[in-house]
Parts: sequence; C-alpha cells; structure tokens
Amino acid sequence: MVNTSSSPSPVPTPVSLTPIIQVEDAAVVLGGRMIWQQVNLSVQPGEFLAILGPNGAGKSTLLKAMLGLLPLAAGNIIVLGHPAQRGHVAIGYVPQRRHFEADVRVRGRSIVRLGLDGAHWGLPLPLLQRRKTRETEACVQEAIDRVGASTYADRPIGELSGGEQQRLLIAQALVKRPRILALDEPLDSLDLRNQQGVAGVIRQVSRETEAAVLLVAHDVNPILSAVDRVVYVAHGQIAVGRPEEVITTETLSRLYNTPIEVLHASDGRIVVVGQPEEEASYHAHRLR
Ligand SMILES: Nc1ncnc2c1ncn2[C@@H]1O[C@H](COP(=O)(O)OP(=O)(O)OP(=O)(O)O)[C@@H](O)[C@H]1O
Repeated sequence: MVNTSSSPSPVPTPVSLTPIIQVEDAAVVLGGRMIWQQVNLSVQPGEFLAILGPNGAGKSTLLKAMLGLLPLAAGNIIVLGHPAQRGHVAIGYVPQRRHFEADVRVRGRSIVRLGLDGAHWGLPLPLLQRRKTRETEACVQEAIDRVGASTYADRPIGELSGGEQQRLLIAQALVKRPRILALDEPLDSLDLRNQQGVAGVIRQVSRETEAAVLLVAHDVNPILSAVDRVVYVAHGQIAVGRPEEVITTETLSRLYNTPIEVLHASDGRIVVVGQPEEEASYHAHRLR
C-alpha cells in the first residue's frame, strides 16, 4: 500500500494533531470476496479527502465502513475516539444516487429540516410532526445559506435541477453541524460547472466549520483544486496522498500491479490511461 506517512514529501499537517478518523489495518469482505485489506488512513478535522477509483473498487464500501455501516473482517476504524458506529450524531451523510422525481411536492426547506428530525440517514420518511422553534429554523436557514440555496429552498424539490437538489441534500447533512461530512458521489450526473460549484461549496463549509469531508467521486478533475488529499482505491488496496503524489504513472502502476499511464492535458485535466476493469482484475479472486 502506498501511504504518504512514509513518503519523502509529507502532507502538511493540519492545525489539530488528533485524527477525527483513524483506520488501522482494516479489511472488508462482502459476499465471500475481499474488497480491500490492510487499509491505513488518518483523517484530520477540516481535511477534504476525495475517495477515487474505478467502478466496483470499494469506494462506497470504504465510506460505509467508516460510518459503521459495514463490519470489518480485520483491523479497526476509530471515529471521534470510538469504534465506528452506525448513525453517529456528529456525521452528516449523503448516500449514493438520491434524487427526487418531478412530482415530489415537498419543499426544499422541509427536506433540509429532515436532517434535524432523525430521518437523515436514508431516504426521507413521511414528515414527522415537530415544533418549529426559532432555533430549529435558524439551523435550517444556516445550512441553506451555506450551500447557497436560499433562492430556491421554498420551491418543491421535484421541480429543482439535479445540482439544486444536491445542494439541498448537502444542506440536510449539514443541518446538525456535523464534524464529519460523508458524501457518496454527490457530483454524479451534474454538469462540469455544477460539479465545480458543489465542490467549492463543500470546500468552503469544511474550512468554515472544520468538518472533515469524505467525498466519493469518479473523476478527480472537477474537485482537483478543492481537495487536500485523495484516497485511491484499486485492486484491493489504497494509495493516500496529495493528488500530484497519488495520481501518477508510478503510484497507480504499483497499486494496480500493471502499467498505467497518467497524462496531463494542456487545460490541467488529469487523464488515467490503461486502468483495468476492477471486477476482472481483482475481485475475480474469490476467498476460499
Ligand atoms: N452487500 C454486498 N454483498 C456482496 N458484494 C457487495 C455488496 N456490496 C458491494 N459489493 C461488491 O463490493 C464491490 C465494491 O463495491 P462498492 O460499491 O464499494 O464499489 P465502488 O467503488 O463504490 O463502485 P462504483 O463506483 O461503481 O459505485 C463491488 O464489486 C460490489 O459488487
């Protein structure tokens, strides 16, 4: 495994030295297959980490393991000083592929408020009866303002664009002022401008609130200027470090154990060439 803790050019250490998440020699097995193993990772408050890798590599699995949603086959994951635990109140989570159909009439503001009502892990449940205290509404408004959604927060969510819905879902995850923000492919299906916009919002939130961000993405390019470090998941292992340290021909070839070429386009984009199919290259090795 490549890990910058032993790299000659270490990642600048954020102000706090106490990790908010510590992953130690962790492994996950699903359906009799080793998804990844010997994973070591330390996340500091205020850090923005992108979890990258090909389809099926185990990115969502890594996020879910850190959220205590999946059991480990080996190792430990410590979150805020305790073993990773499902439903931690200090974690805001936006699961993969959530969107609202056009006929959903619930206002965006109500979707954000659900983050305070205990229905924030999973699809919104029928609206719970609750008292609209001034404090509650102030928290909801603060989260809406943070993601820049105040102009459309009172419209039915089903009428909003994918990018607008995504901002409101992030606001829902933010409403309890979490210390960790876990976002599974929040940029999926957005155009480039919206990807960069949402990434910028997340970056700003993390700077202002010191929340650690774990963001699963397929493409590093829209978030390149926002992230501190990347966690590249491939071939059952991870590589961790700054994008320019990890997304290199040398590191990715070592990770995949096959020649990979990393090209830099004239517009600054990074292109990874020769990435093997994850299913064929690693997961074909079933555990006995
Ligand atoms: N509950 C499960 N039981 C068995 N296998 C599973 C289960 N959940 C996920 N997997 C498998 O684990 C592997 C990793 O899945 P995961 O969703 O973490 O990948 P990913 O990198 O997030 O992929 P994608 O980019 O396609 O979302 C995949 O091969 C998937 O089929």
